[in-house]
Amino acid sequence: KHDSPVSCAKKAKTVKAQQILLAELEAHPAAWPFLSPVNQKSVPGYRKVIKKPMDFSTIREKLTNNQYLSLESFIMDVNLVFDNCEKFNEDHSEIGQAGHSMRRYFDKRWTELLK
Ligand SMILES: Cn1cc(C(=O)NCCN)ccc1=O
Repeated sequence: KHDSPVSCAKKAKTVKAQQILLAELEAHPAAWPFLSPVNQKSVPGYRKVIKKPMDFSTIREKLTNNQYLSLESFIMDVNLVFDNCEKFNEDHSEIGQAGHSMRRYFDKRWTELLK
């Protein structure tokens, strides 16, 4: 079934916004803990504690494969990265601080772009 031109253009806008947002997250200086999946063999406890691992490279793959049917599902995966980080890391640890910094940045940018 074909979208109307309006909804088609609207969808292109959100896809573009998701691509911009993800590129900015990947380029952020504090992104290093989140760029690839946590190595569950070398991080004790991670597999048991974190039920739904997520990272920026996995989000990139899903975006490339058109797996995000809505803006909300994209935002949910980004927030999952930060929620996993808060669960597993102390707030004032290096990785915990990186997670807080990245979440603040994401919240600011997606509201600027899409609200
Ligand atoms: C997000 N996160 C990352 C790591 C990690 O070690 N990343 C590799 C950095 N080179 C460990 C725990 C965790 O929650």
